[in-house]
Amino acid sequence: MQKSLRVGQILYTNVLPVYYYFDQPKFEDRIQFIRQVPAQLNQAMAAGEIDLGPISSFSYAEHASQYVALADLSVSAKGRVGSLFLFSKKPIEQLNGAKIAFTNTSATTVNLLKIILLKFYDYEISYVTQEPVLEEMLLGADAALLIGDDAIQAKRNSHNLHVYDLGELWHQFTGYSMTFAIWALRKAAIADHHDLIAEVHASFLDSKRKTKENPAPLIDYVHTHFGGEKEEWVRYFQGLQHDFGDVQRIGLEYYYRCAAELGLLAAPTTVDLWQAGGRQTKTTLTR
Ligand SMILES: C=C(O[C@@H]1C=C(C(=O)O)C=C[C@H]1O)C(=O)O
Repeated sequence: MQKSLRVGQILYTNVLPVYYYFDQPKFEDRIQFIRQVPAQLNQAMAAGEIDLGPISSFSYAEHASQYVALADLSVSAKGRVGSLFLFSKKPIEQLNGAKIAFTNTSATTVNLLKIILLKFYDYEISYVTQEPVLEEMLLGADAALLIGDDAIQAKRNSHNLHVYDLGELWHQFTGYSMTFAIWALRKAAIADHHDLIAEVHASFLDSKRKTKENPAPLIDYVHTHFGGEKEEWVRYFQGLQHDFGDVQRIGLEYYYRCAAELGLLAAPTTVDLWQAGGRQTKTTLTR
């Protein structure tokens, strides 16, 4: 029997529109979910332990020769995101020379913050990477960067701190959208699972479409399970985009160029979308 397809899921609410109506029973034992924070999914995908799923867009670039991306899926925003915050003891204008604590769950956003502080503010900084616990991070640092639900929760008790939304800073400096995660597919998994990948992709797109048409059930679900104000969740999901069109691609590829310029990436890259039908072509050729 063919091995099941190993599919990742980011353990944050930001991806829920793509998973909420995912048709799990339809796939039964044909797929296996691996649920983790982005940094661990990045690692597992690079090690060949996951075949497809959302990873940090930065990590996609690091391993671009081994991956393609599923069309029209991402975690993106043009401007404010609401779950990527720099929590700082001082205003950002005073952070030159500062020590910053980075969450160990992220790849895209830590490098985005480096781009903003090094390239746009022309600062020098030092940093440490830590577990995402704000109070502990701030014990030995001037500012701390959190992402995902850790950032959402920390924001609720951050009254004495200066709080900056990374999507908003990026948009202010560049005018671009930013894409934090894309759905990577390991090229090595395509031959064995072509039709199943196409079905899984379609089910993700279907879930995205349904939550967009009627976000209320998802909003109720996250409000019940994650607390906070309902209005905040409505605003959060309105601000996030899960598409990957020209607007998202242009912003992301500019980010890749900035990262390469600073030596954070070996080279700038583009995102190659998976074209379903590849296997049929191969079969025809080998006959
Ligand atoms: C919008 C977000 O995007 C995320 C940020 C990521 C990163 O920094 O590497 C990876 C995946 C996304 O979950 C978020 O976590 O709040």
